[in-house]
Amino acid sequence: MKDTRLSLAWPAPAKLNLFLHINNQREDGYHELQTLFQFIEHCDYLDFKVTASSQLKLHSNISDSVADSDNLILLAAKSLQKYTHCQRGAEIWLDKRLPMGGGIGGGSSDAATTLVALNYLWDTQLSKEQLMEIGLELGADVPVFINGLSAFAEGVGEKLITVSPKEYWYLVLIPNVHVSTAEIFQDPSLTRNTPKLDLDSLMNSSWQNDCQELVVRRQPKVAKALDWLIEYAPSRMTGTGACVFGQFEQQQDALEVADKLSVDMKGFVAKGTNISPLAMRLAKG
Ligand SMILES: C[C@@](CO)(OP(=O)(O)O)[C@H](O)COP(=O)(O)OP(=O)(O)OC[C@H]1O[C@@H](n2ccc(N)nc2=O)[C@H](O)[C@@H]1O
Ligand SMILES: Nc1ncnc2c1ncn2[C@@H]1O[C@H](COP(=O)(O)OP(=O)(O)O)[C@@H](O)[C@H]1O
Repeated sequence: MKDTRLSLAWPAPAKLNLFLHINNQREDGYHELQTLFQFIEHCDYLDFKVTASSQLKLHSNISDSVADSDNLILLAAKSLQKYTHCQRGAEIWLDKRLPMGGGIGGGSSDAATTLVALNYLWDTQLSKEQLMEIGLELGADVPVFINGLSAFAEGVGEKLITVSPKEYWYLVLIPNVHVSTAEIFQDPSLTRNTPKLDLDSLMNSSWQNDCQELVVRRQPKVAKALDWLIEYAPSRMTGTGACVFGQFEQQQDALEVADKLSVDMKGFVAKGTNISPLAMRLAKG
């Protein structure tokens, strides 16, 4: 074990799906997709205190909306204990800053940060690949957050190829509506037959999100946010929504548009980054 004192400020960054193509539905109901993940410098933060007993305790500012039994942080910590037979426990503090259910992956990212941080703090010495395997059982997006590098993903999101798309500044809008990933994937009218393309062709084509049309139809608030943003910058939805993002060359340009937001629309400006803030934190120890 590394240390029993507090280990502070482990970041759990958000991601954007710069494109999201749905290619097929498998017999088990899951969808095969091709997507491009890039991290943004906008994060939840987790603090950890390793304890001698195997108990896990979470203090979070979302306990009203997510029960402990469903919280991916505790599920991740339990999976690591089970996989490694580790006898240690932890007290964990979550400072939730990322909007939930917005398609920016906050829950998956919290799970990934928990696995990476506790593997370090408990000294359980799993490889990144082993952590990614455990992470995949918690959610399709967890492995990319553990890997910590922008990636082109295939399969259900678990086959990763590292890529380095341009690191734009983004204005991300948060329509005040929760979009359920499962509901979008269950909708019969979802476009699920986009042809699979090779990586080179994808990187050089125009980028789209196959869930966007459906979500815009179902959720007027998403439609309104996108209609507004697209007047200022190339804009798309991330994941299965509800967040939409516009891309800008300069921070200042993004901030100027953010200043024009009406009071009923929340948003934030963040830089795209191909190396996750989590990977940088781990390197610091
Ligand atoms: C499609 C993406 C793109 O990033 O959407 P967002 O969740 O980020 O919006 C993700 O891969 C989502 O990953 P994640 O949110 O972890 O999904 P999971 O918890 O694994 O699955 C939620 C539900 O979505 C459906 N699902 C998910 C992934 C997938 N490739 N095919 C599916 O059909 C399944 O019905 C599943 O029960
Ligand atoms: N630590 C967590 N942070 C956020 N959501 C969590 C967490 N643990 C479990 N969840 C559940 O996961 C759902 C999806 O969360 P989130 O990852 O924020 O959305 P998305 O995948 O759309 O970006 C939430 O509505 C919540 O019920």
